[in-house]
Amino acid sequence: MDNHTTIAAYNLAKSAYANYGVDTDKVLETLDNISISLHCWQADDVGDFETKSSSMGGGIQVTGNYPGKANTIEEMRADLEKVLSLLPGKHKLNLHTIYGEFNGEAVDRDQIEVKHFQGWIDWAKKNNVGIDFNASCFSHPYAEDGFTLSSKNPEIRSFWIEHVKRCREISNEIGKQLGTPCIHNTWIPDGSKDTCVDRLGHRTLLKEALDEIFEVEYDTNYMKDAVESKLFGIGSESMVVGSYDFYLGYAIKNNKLICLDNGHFHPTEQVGDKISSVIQYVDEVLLHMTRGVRWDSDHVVTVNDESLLIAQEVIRSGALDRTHVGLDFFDASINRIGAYVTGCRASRKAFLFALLEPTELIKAHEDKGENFERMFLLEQLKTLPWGAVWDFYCLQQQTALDNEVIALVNDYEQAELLERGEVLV
Ligand SMILES: C[C@H](O)[C@H](O)[C@@H](O)C(=O)CO
Ligand SMILES: [Mn+2]
Repeated sequence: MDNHTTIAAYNLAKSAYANYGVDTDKVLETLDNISISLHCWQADDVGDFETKSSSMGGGIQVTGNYPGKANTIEEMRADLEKVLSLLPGKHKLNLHTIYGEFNGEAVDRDQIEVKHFQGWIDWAKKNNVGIDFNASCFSHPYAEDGFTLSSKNPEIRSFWIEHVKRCREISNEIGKQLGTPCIHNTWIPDGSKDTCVDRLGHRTLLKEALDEIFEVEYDTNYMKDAVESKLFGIGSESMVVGSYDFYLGYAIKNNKLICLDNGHFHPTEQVGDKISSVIQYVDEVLLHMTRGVRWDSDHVVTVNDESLLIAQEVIRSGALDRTHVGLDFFDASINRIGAYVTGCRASRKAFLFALLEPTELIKAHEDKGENFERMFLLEQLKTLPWGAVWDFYCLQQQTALDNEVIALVNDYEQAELLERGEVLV
C-alpha cells in the first residue's frame, strides 16, 4: 500500500469515527504515549545468562525448538533492537535478573549488584526505553523443592529474601539513572502438586518474607513494587501460595501494585472485568498481557475478546495513567521476533480499538435501559475502519505497516537468526 492510499483511507476513517464523536487524531496521540514493557525472555525461551547452569524450573514451560534463539546478551540486544524497530509507540524493557551481565563469574542470586545490570541501563538509555525489573525466584537449585519465599527451610527463605531485596535496590538505581520509575515485580512459583495441608503455614511465611523485603522504602519516582499471583503452574496444580486472594489483599494493605497476568486465572474469569474493581482499592495496576490456552498461560497475545476487554476496561475506567502495560508470553515454536512483534502490536491494537470507542454515547443508552441500542452499537464498532487508523498510525510513526512486517521479520531471520549456532552450556 502506498502512503497516498494509507492517508486517503485514514481520512475516510476519520470521518467515520467523527460521526460517533470520536477524534481519531487525539486517539492516536494517546495511543502513542502508552508505554508497553517488552519482556526480554521471549528472545531466549526464558533461558538465562548466568554462568552456573541451572535447568528451567518453577512451573514455566516453553515448547518448541524454532531456530535462532538468542544465546548471548549481544544477540538478545540485537533482537530487541530489531523488534523495537518494528513497533510503533513508546516502550520499556522488562528484564529478569537472570539476564544480568555476569561475565563468566558465578554470581548467585543473593549476590547480584547494580554493576551486573549497568550494561542494560546503558543500552536502555541508548535506545530511549525505560526498564522494569523482576526477581527471578525460579530455575535455581533453591527453587527445586517447589518453595522459595514461603519455604519452611530458613536458609532457602533467607536466600530468596536477600535476592528480592537486592532486586528492589537495583530497580531503584535503574529508575534513578533512567529518570523513569522502574516497576519491580515479584512473582514466585511456590506451590504444591498435590493437596497441601499447611497452606496457612506457607502463606504466613510468604507474608512475613514480603514484610521483611518491603521494609526498605524507596522513592516511587524511582521504583514501584508489584506483586503477581497465579492460579496454578506445572507442578503446583493443587495449591499456589501466592494466590490472587493472597496478593490482592497484600497489595491493598501495603500499598503495592497488583500485577494482573491474564494467563493466571480460571479460563472463564476475565481480567478485564477486574480492572474497575481493583482500582477502587489499589493506586496502580501492572498488566502482564498474554493469551492463556488450556494449561499454558503464555501464548502470544492476539487481538481477541480477552485483550480487547482488558484494554476497554482500562480506558472506560479512565485508568490509563494508573495502569502499566507489560507483556508476558513466550513461544519457541515460531520465529521469536515474529512472536514479539505480533504480540506487542496486538496489545497496542487492543488499546487503539478501546480508545476509538464512543463510550459516552453507548453509556447514554445503557443509562436509559436501552440495551438493544447498546448491543447494536458495540457490534457496529467491530466493522468500523479501525485498521485504516492503525495503518496511518504506523505510517505516522515511521514504522512498518502490517503488510510489510512478515517480509521484514523473514529478512532478519535469513540475515541473522539462521546464522546463529547452538551454544552448548
Ligand atoms: C517469566 C515469568 O513468566 C514471569 O516472571 C511471571 O510473570 C509469570 O507469569 C510466571 O508464570
Ligand atoms: Mn506474568
